[in-house]
Amino acid sequence: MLRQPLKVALVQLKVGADKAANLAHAKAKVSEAASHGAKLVVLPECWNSPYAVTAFPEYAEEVPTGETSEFLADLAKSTGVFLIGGSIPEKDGDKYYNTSVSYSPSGQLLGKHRKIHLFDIDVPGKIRFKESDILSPGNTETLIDLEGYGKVGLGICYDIRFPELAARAARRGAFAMIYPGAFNTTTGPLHWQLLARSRAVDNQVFVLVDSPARDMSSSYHAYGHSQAVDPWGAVLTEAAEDECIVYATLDPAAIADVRQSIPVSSQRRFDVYPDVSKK
Ligand SMILES: O=C(O)CCC(=O)C(=O)O
Repeated sequence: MLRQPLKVALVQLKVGADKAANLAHAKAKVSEAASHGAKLVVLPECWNSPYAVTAFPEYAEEVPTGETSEFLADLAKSTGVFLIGGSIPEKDGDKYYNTSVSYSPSGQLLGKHRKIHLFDIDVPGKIRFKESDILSPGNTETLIDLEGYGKVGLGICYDIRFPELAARAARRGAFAMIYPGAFNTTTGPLHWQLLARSRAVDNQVFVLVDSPARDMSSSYHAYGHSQAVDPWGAVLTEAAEDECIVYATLDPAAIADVRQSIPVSSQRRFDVYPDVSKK
């Protein structure tokens, strides 16, 4: 559980085609967030590369031995924050993954999450995307221990549509689910906030979702609207579409309050239906 108040920053980063420029820009923004007192900083999905399956092989690196992972480790250390490194295309042998790495304020690797549920959708006339053309799915859940604060669960974007992941993390003591994501202008307006608030209310945890800024000149129009939701389902802070950093302070009392007021965790009827968290 969350042991003390935690100031978080969601960096809604503008991402372009130049990898070195993306890294330099991320450094400036994470440093800015740290200088505003954030102790946990989140980057978006696919922030060192354009979000396009055709771009992944060119931008992919080994994780955590590649350039971007090492850059994130150094950045966490130099700024003294817990850094949830969004996600980047990973190359491992002849396979590619959509992968998130997180580092402690001393630059220690805290966790590596490979997107479990690949984003393969086809909404006729609106959006078609098929990550599985190039990517392989991850096969493991990720819980990260933020020393002094507690544990958080990690998912990447489409992973938020699968409530089992958040339920299992919460039952194993996570105080928050963090989803670097890049929803789009078709599904974003209907589902992004709904899903974030749903995972929060289902599990009485904080939910942080972090998107790249919208860029209408790129092939993929990210929704933006990075936001933090509290365990009651209230939106604590929400970005618009453009590049920005939004901040929120996560208060441990919010979890205690909602769990005491609406004690769903002790009212579950596992005698009627199975406990998915045990599977
Ligand atoms: O689920 C959606 O509608 C969007 C998911 C997505 O953009 C992703 O997984 O990258």
